[in-house]
Amino acid sequence: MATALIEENLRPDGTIVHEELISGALGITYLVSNDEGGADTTVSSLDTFMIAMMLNPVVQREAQKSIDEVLQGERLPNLDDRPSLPFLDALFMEIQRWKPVVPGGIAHRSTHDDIYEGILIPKGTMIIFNVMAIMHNPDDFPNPEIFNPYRFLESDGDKHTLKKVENDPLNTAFGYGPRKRVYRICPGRHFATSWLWLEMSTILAIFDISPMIDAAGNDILPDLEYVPAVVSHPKPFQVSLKRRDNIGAVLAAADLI
Ligand code: HEM
Repeated sequence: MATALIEENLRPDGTIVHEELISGALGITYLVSNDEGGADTTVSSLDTFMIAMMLNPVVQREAQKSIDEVLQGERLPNLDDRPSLPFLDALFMEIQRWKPVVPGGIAHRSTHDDIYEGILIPKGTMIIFNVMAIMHNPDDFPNPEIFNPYRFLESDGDKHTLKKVENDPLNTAFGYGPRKRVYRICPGRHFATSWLWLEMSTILAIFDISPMIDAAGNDILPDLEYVPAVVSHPKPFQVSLKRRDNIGAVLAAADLI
């Protein structure tokens, strides 16, 4: 990001157009993507993915089945496969909805007087949108505590297409973007979505995800109470990743084993 911004704004005399803006953008990107001692937004989402998969083996098998159908045991997934794998997008949407990474949103300040449903919001008011309440509103998402990616899919047998939903959880997860005079939205959303999509699909292609087993033979299940913070994340948990039987040749061909 730094290289691209500097190269695009470099003058022939070696000075940089918008240098202050560029260093501000780089600074805030560094802070946002490395906050909370490394427990950052994408890591929190990946943790939620692991937890959701170990608690929902049927969903996991369905996701693996759709990946296997596209890849035919010949290669690992890449971003060109995304349109062919709507189940993975639904999984991503449900991860952001079920355990939102920024559950209390990011505070904003109104820049002018506004009227909302008859109530005056004076200029300068701090506004905090309750992401968790929006994502767990049972009118929009029935049984909101249940992890259920099918809520975002039209399914005909095992053929899935993404459903058009009124309240797309990704709009809430990443901020609401351009609205009249408001232009705040996560600038990392496309990067985060692509990165997480690739991580999720690759992990599912290679591994079976399940709970660890204790000495008495019981599943060691994760605590679903997340650590409350601006960027929320689960408490440390254990997970078992077992290489799937059918993937050895693909990994060997990719020089990964
Ligand atoms: C699942 C992953 C992520 C989620 C859920 C997320 C969510 C958010 C939210 C809700 C905001 C506040 C938007 C607002 O002002 O209302 C935000 C801001 C921001 N995000 Fe993300 N984010 C994620 C990943 C990333 C990544 C990977 C980067 C950088 C590579 C990033 C960079 C930023 C920056 C720089 C801001 C501040 C923008 C500003 O103040 O105008 N985010 N993010």
